Amino acid sequence: MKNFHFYWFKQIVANNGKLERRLSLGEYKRALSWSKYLVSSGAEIKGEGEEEWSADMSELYIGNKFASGRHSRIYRGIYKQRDVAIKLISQPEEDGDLASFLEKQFTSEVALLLRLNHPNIITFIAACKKPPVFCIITEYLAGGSLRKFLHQQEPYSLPLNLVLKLALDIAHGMQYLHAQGILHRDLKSENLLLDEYMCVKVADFGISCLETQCGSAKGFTGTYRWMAPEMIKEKHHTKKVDVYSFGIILWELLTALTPFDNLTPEQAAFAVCQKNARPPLPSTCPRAFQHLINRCWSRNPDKRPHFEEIVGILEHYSECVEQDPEFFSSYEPRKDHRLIGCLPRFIANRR
Ligand SMILES: Nc1ncnc2c1ncn2[C@@H]1O[C@H](COP(=O)(O)OP(=O)(O)OP(=O)(O)O)[C@@H](O)[C@H]1O
Repeated sequence: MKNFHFYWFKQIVANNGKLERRLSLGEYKRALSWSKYLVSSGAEIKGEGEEEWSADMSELYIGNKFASGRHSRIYRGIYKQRDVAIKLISQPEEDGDLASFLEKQFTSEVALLLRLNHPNIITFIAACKKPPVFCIITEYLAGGSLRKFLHQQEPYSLPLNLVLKLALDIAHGMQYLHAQGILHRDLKSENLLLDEYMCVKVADFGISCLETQCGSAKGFTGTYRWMAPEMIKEKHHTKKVDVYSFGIILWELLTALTPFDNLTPEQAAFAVCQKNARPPLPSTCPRAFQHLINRCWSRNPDKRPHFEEIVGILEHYSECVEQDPEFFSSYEPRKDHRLIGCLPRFIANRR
Protein backbone atom coordinates (compact mmCIF):
# COMPACT_ATOMS: atom_id res chain seq x y z
CA MET A 1 0.00 0.00 0.00
CA LYS A 2 1.26 3.43 -0.90
CA ASN A 3 1.36 5.25 2.36
CA PHE A 4 -0.36 8.58 2.14
CA HIS A 5 1.56 9.81 5.17
CA PHE A 6 4.53 9.63 2.87
CA TYR A 7 2.94 12.22 0.59
CA TRP A 8 2.27 14.48 3.50
CA PHE A 9 5.72 13.94 4.85
CA LYS A 10 7.21 14.79 1.47
CA GLN A 11 4.91 17.74 1.11
CA ILE A 12 5.74 19.11 4.54
CA VAL A 13 9.45 18.46 4.43
CA ALA A 14 10.05 19.40 0.81
CA ASN A 15 8.21 22.72 1.26
CA ASN A 16 9.78 23.72 -2.00
CA GLY A 17 8.77 27.35 -1.97
CA LYS A 18 5.57 26.81 -3.89
CA LEU A 19 3.79 25.58 -0.80
CA GLU A 20 3.68 28.66 1.33
CA ARG A 21 3.85 27.35 4.88
CA ARG A 22 3.82 24.17 6.89
CA LEU A 23 0.45 22.82 7.93
CA SER A 24 -0.79 23.48 11.44
CA LEU A 25 -1.71 20.36 13.40
CA GLY A 26 -5.41 21.15 12.87
CA GLU A 27 -5.00 21.56 9.12
CA TYR A 28 -2.93 18.40 8.97
CA LYS A 29 -5.62 16.40 10.80
CA ARG A 30 -8.41 17.82 8.65
CA ALA A 31 -6.50 17.17 5.44
CA LEU A 32 -5.70 13.71 6.77
CA SER A 33 -9.36 12.89 7.29
CA TRP A 34 -10.15 13.75 3.67
CA SER A 35 -7.08 12.71 1.84
CA LYS A 36 -6.71 9.25 3.32
CA TYR A 37 -9.35 8.23 0.83
CA LEU A 38 -7.37 9.53 -2.07
CA VAL A 39 -4.49 7.12 -1.87
CA SER A 40 -5.00 3.94 -3.76
CA SER A 41 -4.61 0.66 -1.94
CA GLY A 42 -3.44 -1.24 -4.97
CA ALA A 43 -5.23 -2.36 -8.12
CA GLU A 44 -8.46 -0.53 -8.66
CA ILE A 45 -11.34 -0.86 -11.04
CA LYS A 46 -12.01 2.31 -12.91
CA GLY A 47 -15.48 3.42 -13.93
CA GLU A 48 -16.49 4.12 -17.49
CA GLY A 49 -14.36 6.88 -19.06
CA GLU A 50 -12.33 7.26 -15.89
CA GLU A 51 -9.01 6.40 -17.61
CA GLU A 52 -9.32 9.63 -19.50
CA TRP A 53 -9.14 11.83 -16.43
CA SER A 54 -8.02 9.73 -13.49
CA ALA A 55 -5.12 11.34 -11.61
CA ASP A 56 -1.89 9.47 -10.94
CA MET A 57 -1.93 9.84 -7.17
CA SER A 58 1.79 9.20 -6.83
CA GLU A 59 2.34 12.53 -8.63
CA LEU A 60 0.02 14.57 -6.43
CA TYR A 61 1.19 16.65 -3.49
CA ILE A 62 -1.51 18.36 -1.48
CA GLY A 63 -0.62 21.62 0.26
CA ASN A 64 -2.57 24.15 2.28
CA LYS A 65 -6.29 24.71 2.18
CA PHE A 66 -6.90 28.19 0.85
CA ALA A 67 -10.63 28.36 0.12
CA SER A 68 -13.88 26.50 0.69
CA GLY A 69 -17.09 25.99 -1.21
CA ARG A 70 -20.45 24.88 0.15
CA HIS A 71 -19.43 21.20 0.03
CA SER A 72 -15.78 21.42 -0.85
CA ARG A 73 -12.38 22.52 0.34
CA ILE A 74 -9.80 23.87 -2.05
CA TYR A 75 -6.12 23.09 -1.53
CA ARG A 76 -3.00 24.21 -3.28
CA GLY A 77 -0.82 21.48 -4.59
CA ILE A 78 1.60 20.19 -7.15
CA TYR A 79 0.69 17.66 -9.82
CA LYS A 80 3.33 16.48 -12.24
CA GLN A 81 5.44 19.48 -11.29
CA ARG A 82 2.68 21.93 -12.02
CA ASP A 83 1.01 24.35 -9.58
CA VAL A 84 -2.56 23.18 -9.15
CA ALA A 85 -5.73 23.76 -7.15
CA ILE A 86 -7.30 20.61 -5.74
CA LYS A 87 -11.00 20.72 -4.96
CA LEU A 88 -11.86 18.00 -2.45
CA ILE A 89 -15.52 17.12 -2.19
CA SER A 90 -16.59 14.84 0.62
CA GLN A 91 -19.88 12.98 0.73
CA PRO A 92 -21.60 13.28 4.12
CA GLU A 93 -22.19 9.88 5.73
CA GLU A 94 -25.46 10.89 7.32
CA ASP A 95 -27.20 12.37 4.25
CA GLY A 96 -27.63 9.86 1.42
CA ASP A 97 -29.50 12.28 -0.85
CA LEU A 98 -26.80 14.92 -0.59
CA ALA A 99 -24.12 12.25 -1.05
CA SER A 100 -25.60 11.05 -4.32
CA PHE A 101 -26.25 14.63 -5.46
CA LEU A 102 -22.57 15.47 -4.87
CA GLU A 103 -21.46 12.40 -6.78
CA LYS A 104 -23.66 13.33 -9.75
CA GLN A 105 -22.40 16.90 -9.61
CA PHE A 106 -18.79 15.70 -9.59
CA THR A 107 -19.36 13.37 -12.56
CA SER A 108 -21.08 16.09 -14.54
CA GLU A 109 -18.46 18.76 -13.72
CA VAL A 110 -15.61 16.46 -14.81
CA ALA A 111 -17.41 15.44 -18.01
CA LEU A 112 -17.94 19.09 -18.95
CA LEU A 113 -14.47 20.29 -17.95
CA LEU A 114 -12.91 17.52 -20.03
CA ARG A 115 -14.29 18.94 -23.26
CA LEU A 116 -13.29 22.56 -22.61
CA ASN A 117 -10.14 24.18 -23.90
CA HIS A 118 -10.05 27.98 -24.03
CA PRO A 119 -7.80 30.71 -22.57
CA ASN A 120 -10.75 32.17 -20.65
CA ILE A 121 -11.92 28.88 -19.16
CA ILE A 122 -10.13 27.23 -16.26
CA THR A 123 -7.88 24.36 -17.40
CA PHE A 124 -8.85 20.93 -16.13
CA ILE A 125 -5.92 18.67 -15.28
CA ALA A 126 -7.22 15.47 -13.69
CA ALA A 127 -9.68 14.12 -11.15
CA CYS A 128 -10.03 11.27 -8.73
CA LYS A 129 -13.04 9.40 -7.52
CA LYS A 130 -12.59 7.58 -4.24
CA PRO A 131 -15.95 7.67 -2.49
CA PRO A 132 -16.67 9.26 -0.07
CA VAL A 133 -14.10 11.75 -1.37
CA PHE A 134 -13.72 13.12 -4.89
CA CYS A 135 -11.17 15.54 -6.18
CA ILE A 136 -10.93 17.85 -9.17
CA ILE A 137 -7.49 19.12 -10.09
CA THR A 138 -7.27 22.31 -12.14
CA GLU A 139 -4.63 24.90 -12.92
CA TYR A 140 -3.97 27.18 -9.94
CA LEU A 141 -5.00 30.78 -10.55
CA ALA A 142 -2.90 33.01 -8.37
CA GLY A 143 -5.05 36.16 -8.64
CA GLY A 144 -8.02 34.66 -6.74
CA SER A 145 -11.62 35.46 -7.54
CA LEU A 146 -12.87 38.57 -9.33
CA ARG A 147 -15.12 39.16 -6.34
CA LYS A 148 -12.15 39.33 -3.98
CA PHE A 149 -10.34 41.66 -6.38
CA LEU A 150 -13.36 43.99 -6.65
CA HIS A 151 -13.78 44.08 -2.89
CA GLN A 152 -10.24 45.37 -2.59
CA GLN A 153 -11.07 48.34 -4.85
CA GLU A 154 -12.75 51.63 -3.94
CA PRO A 155 -16.34 51.74 -5.23
CA TYR A 156 -16.65 53.13 -8.77
CA SER A 157 -12.86 53.26 -9.11
CA LEU A 158 -12.05 50.71 -11.82
CA PRO A 159 -10.72 52.43 -14.97
CA LEU A 160 -13.03 51.89 -17.96
CA ASN A 161 -10.30 50.27 -20.02
CA LEU A 162 -9.84 47.66 -17.28
CA VAL A 163 -13.62 47.16 -17.05
CA LEU A 164 -13.64 46.59 -20.81
CA LYS A 165 -10.71 44.17 -20.73
CA LEU A 166 -12.16 42.07 -17.88
CA ALA A 167 -15.64 42.10 -19.45
CA LEU A 168 -14.19 40.96 -22.77
CA ASP A 169 -12.30 38.08 -21.14
CA ILE A 170 -15.50 36.85 -19.50
CA ALA A 171 -17.55 37.34 -22.67
CA HIS A 172 -14.98 35.42 -24.76
CA GLY A 173 -15.05 32.52 -22.28
CA MET A 174 -18.84 32.52 -22.26
CA GLN A 175 -19.10 32.77 -26.05
CA TYR A 176 -16.93 29.67 -26.27
CA LEU A 177 -18.91 27.85 -23.57
CA HIS A 178 -22.22 28.56 -25.30
CA ALA A 179 -20.75 27.52 -28.64
CA GLN A 180 -20.04 24.13 -27.01
CA GLY A 181 -23.75 23.95 -26.11
CA ILE A 182 -23.06 24.41 -22.39
CA LEU A 183 -24.94 26.65 -19.94
CA HIS A 184 -22.93 27.73 -16.91
CA ARG A 185 -25.94 28.60 -14.69
CA ASP A 186 -23.88 29.93 -11.77
CA LEU A 187 -21.99 32.80 -13.37
CA LYS A 188 -20.91 35.24 -10.66
CA SER A 189 -17.79 37.14 -9.68
CA GLU A 190 -16.86 34.43 -7.18
CA ASN A 191 -16.68 31.88 -10.00
CA LEU A 192 -14.46 34.07 -12.16
CA LEU A 193 -10.78 33.62 -11.36
CA LEU A 194 -7.82 35.81 -12.22
CA ASP A 195 -4.38 34.62 -13.21
CA GLU A 196 -1.19 36.54 -12.50
CA TYR A 197 -1.64 38.60 -15.69
CA MET A 198 -5.19 39.72 -14.79
CA CYS A 199 -6.69 37.38 -17.34
CA VAL A 200 -10.15 36.20 -16.22
CA LYS A 201 -11.12 32.53 -16.47
CA VAL A 202 -14.58 31.11 -15.98
CA ALA A 203 -14.62 28.39 -13.29
CA ASP A 204 -16.96 26.16 -11.24
CA PHE A 205 -19.06 24.06 -13.57
CA GLY A 206 -20.80 22.25 -10.70
CA ILE A 207 -24.33 23.10 -11.86
CA SER A 208 -23.60 23.63 -15.54
CA CYS A 209 -25.34 21.48 -18.11
CA LEU A 210 -25.53 20.65 -21.76
CA GLU A 211 -28.25 22.77 -23.29
CA THR A 212 -30.05 19.64 -24.50
CA GLN A 213 -30.06 18.08 -21.01
CA CYS A 214 -30.65 20.96 -18.60
CA GLY A 215 -34.21 20.12 -17.60
CA SER A 216 -35.95 22.37 -15.10
CA ALA A 217 -34.24 24.46 -12.44
CA LYS A 218 -36.09 22.69 -9.63
CA GLY A 219 -34.19 22.50 -6.36
CA PHE A 220 -31.48 24.74 -7.72
CA THR A 221 -28.49 25.80 -5.68
CA GLY A 222 -27.26 28.79 -7.70
CA THR A 223 -26.85 32.23 -6.19
CA TYR A 224 -29.91 34.51 -6.17
CA ARG A 225 -28.12 37.85 -6.47
CA TRP A 226 -26.86 36.85 -9.94
CA MET A 227 -29.76 34.61 -10.96
CA ALA A 228 -32.13 35.36 -13.85
CA PRO A 229 -35.81 35.70 -12.87
CA GLU A 230 -36.90 32.69 -14.95
CA MET A 231 -34.40 30.54 -13.08
CA ILE A 232 -35.44 31.89 -9.66
CA LYS A 233 -38.99 30.93 -10.63
CA GLU A 234 -37.71 27.46 -11.61
CA LYS A 235 -39.10 27.90 -15.12
CA HIS A 236 -37.72 26.71 -18.43
CA HIS A 237 -34.41 28.45 -19.04
CA THR A 238 -31.89 28.86 -21.83
CA LYS A 239 -28.37 30.20 -22.40
CA LYS A 240 -29.82 33.63 -21.73
CA VAL A 241 -29.67 33.01 -17.96
CA ASP A 242 -25.89 33.43 -18.27
CA VAL A 243 -26.37 36.69 -20.16
CA TYR A 244 -28.51 38.01 -17.30
CA SER A 245 -25.72 37.09 -14.81
CA PHE A 246 -23.20 38.76 -17.09
CA GLY A 247 -25.27 41.98 -16.87
CA ILE A 248 -24.97 41.85 -13.07
CA ILE A 249 -21.21 41.22 -13.38
CA LEU A 250 -20.84 44.25 -15.67
CA TRP A 251 -22.59 46.28 -12.99
CA GLU A 252 -20.16 44.87 -10.39
CA LEU A 253 -17.18 45.83 -12.56
CA LEU A 254 -18.45 49.39 -12.85
CA THR A 255 -19.32 49.79 -9.17
CA ALA A 256 -17.07 47.28 -7.32
CA LEU A 257 -20.10 46.72 -5.05
CA THR A 258 -22.15 43.63 -4.15
CA PRO A 259 -25.49 43.50 -5.99
CA PHE A 260 -28.49 44.11 -3.70
CA ASP A 261 -26.22 44.28 -0.64
CA ASN A 262 -28.99 45.90 1.43
CA LEU A 263 -31.16 42.79 0.86
CA THR A 264 -30.86 39.15 1.84
CA PRO A 265 -30.50 36.78 -1.14
CA GLU A 266 -34.16 35.77 -0.72
CA GLN A 267 -35.32 39.42 -0.61
CA ALA A 268 -33.21 40.10 -3.71
CA ALA A 269 -34.85 37.15 -5.50
CA PHE A 270 -38.32 38.47 -4.57
CA ALA A 271 -37.47 42.02 -5.71
CA VAL A 272 -36.09 40.77 -9.05
CA CYS A 273 -39.08 38.56 -9.81
CA GLN A 274 -41.97 40.52 -8.36
CA LYS A 275 -40.83 44.11 -8.79
CA ASN A 276 -38.45 43.72 -11.72
CA ALA A 277 -35.78 45.32 -9.50
CA ARG A 278 -32.16 45.60 -10.65
CA PRO A 279 -29.13 47.09 -8.92
CA PRO A 280 -29.06 50.89 -9.43
CA LEU A 281 -26.88 52.10 -12.28
CA PRO A 282 -24.65 54.94 -11.10
CA SER A 283 -25.26 58.30 -12.78
CA THR A 284 -21.60 58.28 -13.82
CA CYS A 285 -22.06 55.00 -15.72
CA PRO A 286 -21.27 55.62 -19.41
CA ARG A 287 -24.38 55.33 -21.60
CA ALA A 288 -22.69 52.69 -23.71
CA PHE A 289 -22.50 50.42 -20.65
CA GLN A 290 -25.95 51.41 -19.35
CA HIS A 291 -27.41 50.39 -22.68
CA LEU A 292 -25.60 47.04 -22.76
CA ILE A 293 -26.34 46.21 -19.10
CA ASN A 294 -30.04 47.03 -19.52
CA ARG A 295 -30.22 44.69 -22.49
CA CYS A 296 -28.35 41.90 -20.69
CA TRP A 297 -30.59 41.91 -17.62
CA SER A 298 -33.90 42.37 -19.50
CA ARG A 299 -36.79 40.51 -17.92
CA ASN A 300 -37.53 38.96 -21.30
CA PRO A 301 -34.72 36.48 -22.16
CA ASP A 302 -35.33 37.01 -25.90
CA LYS A 303 -34.36 40.66 -25.54
CA ARG A 304 -30.97 39.74 -24.07
CA PRO A 305 -28.16 39.58 -26.64
CA HIS A 306 -26.17 36.42 -27.33
CA PHE A 307 -22.52 36.40 -26.19
CA GLU A 308 -21.44 36.62 -29.80
CA GLU A 309 -23.10 40.01 -30.03
CA ILE A 310 -21.79 41.06 -26.61
CA VAL A 311 -18.22 40.27 -27.70
CA GLY A 312 -18.81 42.30 -30.90
CA ILE A 313 -20.11 45.26 -28.88
CA LEU A 314 -17.28 45.21 -26.34
CA GLU A 315 -14.65 44.87 -29.08
CA HIS A 316 -16.24 47.80 -30.87
CA TYR A 317 -16.07 49.89 -27.66
CA SER A 318 -12.41 48.92 -27.19
CA GLU A 319 -11.52 50.00 -30.73
CA CYS A 320 -13.44 53.24 -30.35
CA VAL A 321 -11.78 54.11 -27.03
CA GLU A 322 -8.41 53.46 -28.60
CA GLN A 323 -9.20 55.90 -31.39
CA ASP A 324 -10.95 58.44 -29.20
CA PRO A 325 -10.38 58.43 -25.43
CA GLU A 326 -13.57 60.53 -25.07
CA PHE A 327 -15.67 57.89 -26.84
CA PHE A 328 -17.71 56.99 -23.76
CA SER A 329 -18.79 60.55 -23.04
CA SER A 330 -20.05 61.10 -26.61
CA TYR A 331 -21.72 57.70 -27.16
CA GLU A 332 -25.39 57.68 -28.17
CA PRO A 333 -27.10 54.26 -28.29
CA ARG A 334 -29.23 53.39 -31.31
CA LYS A 335 -32.70 51.95 -30.92
CA ASP A 336 -32.00 49.13 -33.38
CA HIS A 337 -28.79 48.23 -31.44
CA ARG A 338 -26.74 48.51 -34.64
CA LEU A 339 -23.13 49.47 -34.15
CA ILE A 340 -22.06 52.43 -36.23
CA GLY A 341 -18.48 53.52 -36.85
CA CYS A 342 -16.60 55.05 -33.94
CA LEU A 343 -16.55 58.45 -35.64
CA PRO A 344 -13.57 59.56 -33.66
CA ARG A 345 -13.55 63.27 -32.96
CA PHE A 346 -10.14 63.79 -34.47
CA ILE A 347 -11.57 62.70 -37.87
CA ALA A 348 -14.72 64.78 -37.41
CA ASN A 349 -12.61 67.78 -36.41
CA ARG A 350 -10.39 67.42 -39.45
CA ARG A 351 -13.35 67.65 -41.82
N1 LIG B 1 -8.08 26.81 -9.65
C1 LIG B 1 -8.22 27.71 -8.67
N2 LIG B 1 -7.28 28.64 -8.47
C2 LIG B 1 -7.42 29.57 -7.51
N3 LIG B 1 -8.50 29.64 -6.68
C3 LIG B 1 -9.47 28.74 -6.83
C4 LIG B 1 -9.39 27.72 -7.83
N4 LIG B 1 -10.50 26.96 -7.74
C5 LIG B 1 -11.24 27.49 -6.76
N5 LIG B 1 -10.64 28.55 -6.19
C6 LIG B 1 -11.14 29.36 -5.05
O1 LIG B 1 -12.04 28.56 -4.32
C7 LIG B 1 -13.36 29.16 -4.31
C8 LIG B 1 -14.41 28.06 -4.38
O2 LIG B 1 -14.19 27.27 -5.54
P1 LIG B 1 -15.39 26.61 -6.35
O3 LIG B 1 -16.40 27.69 -6.63
O4 LIG B 1 -14.88 25.83 -7.50
O5 LIG B 1 -15.95 25.62 -5.23
P2 LIG B 1 -17.43 25.09 -5.05
O6 LIG B 1 -17.38 23.94 -4.12
O7 LIG B 1 -18.05 24.86 -6.38
O8 LIG B 1 -18.13 26.31 -4.36
P3 LIG B 1 -19.68 26.62 -4.30
O9 LIG B 1 -20.42 25.33 -4.39
O10 LIG B 1 -19.84 27.30 -2.95
O11 LIG B 1 -19.95 27.56 -5.47
C9 LIG B 1 -13.34 30.12 -5.50
O12 LIG B 1 -14.22 31.22 -5.34
C10 LIG B 1 -11.89 30.58 -5.53
O13 LIG B 1 -11.71 31.64 -4.61
